[in-house]
Amino acid sequence: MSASVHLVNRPPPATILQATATRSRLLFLIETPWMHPTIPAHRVALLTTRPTGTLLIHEIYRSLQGESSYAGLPCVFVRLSVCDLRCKWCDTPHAFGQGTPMDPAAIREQVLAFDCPLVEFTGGEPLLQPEIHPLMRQLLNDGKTVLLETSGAHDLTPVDPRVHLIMDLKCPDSGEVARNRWENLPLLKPSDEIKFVIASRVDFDWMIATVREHQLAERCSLLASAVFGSVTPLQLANWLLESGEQKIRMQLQLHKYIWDPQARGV
Ligand SMILES: Nc1nc2[nH]cc(C(=O)O)c2c(=O)[nH]1
Ligand code: SF4
Ligand SMILES: [Mg+2]
Repeated sequence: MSASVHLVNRPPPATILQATATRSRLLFLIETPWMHPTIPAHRVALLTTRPTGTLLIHEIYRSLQGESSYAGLPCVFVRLSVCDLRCKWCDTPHAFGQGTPMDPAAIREQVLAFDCPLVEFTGGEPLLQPEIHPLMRQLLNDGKTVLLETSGAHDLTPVDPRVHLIMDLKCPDSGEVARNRWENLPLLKPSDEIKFVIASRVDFDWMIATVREHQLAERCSLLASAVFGSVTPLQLANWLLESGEQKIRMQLQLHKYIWDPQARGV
């Protein structure tokens, strides 16, 4: 935890007094997802500027879902600002430093106005903002199918079990393999999905070894995606066929083929 983050999030003295009973109670009161000891404070500082109760939103739009087992279906995307990771191949760095604080009620209203059964929360890293949990619950209660894209570096325990998780396991060439939170694996449901983004043959071999070591094929669905412009679809397809693995589904990011690969808001 860096000093600056600690200062910004320090609770008022009265809160500290109430919390002296046990250490765990104190942690419960003050811990927020961005207070993880390994998170560089400057990457998440923007979150501390938003008014209490609001979510920092980068964009809300409707498009075709480009990934996962829902690929091809109309979907409303709610992209939350800020990420604590810096994957070398990240395709949404524009979400790191820009965002508009929005009340959850306003986000819900905007989402419902699209009248679309499928909603995806993505980012950035959505789990850095705990206010997302009641909002996801409300949309589930509204009858929406809610998907959550997360880096896998944050605890999945608070996520409503009705949410369909699409969790990354970061491969070595992302530069963020050390942030994989392996304790999340037992929290995944059979209906959830683990995504590997493959930037090289090294990443591919790491994926195969990880799938085997953790018996991931028995846990949930598995997706392998090529970093656009680094590994060709043909290379990934050949590697998968040669590997003998039967349960890893190759996916192409549909939106990068339909629209300009650099386009935003699609
Ligand atoms: N069309 C479309 N589908 C997507 N699926 C996951 C996305 C993401 O950015 O997380 C995404 C995205 O940005 N666009
Ligand atoms: S976790 Fe996602 S948003 Fe964050 S740096 Fe990696 S790819 Fe980008
Ligand atoms: Mg994207």
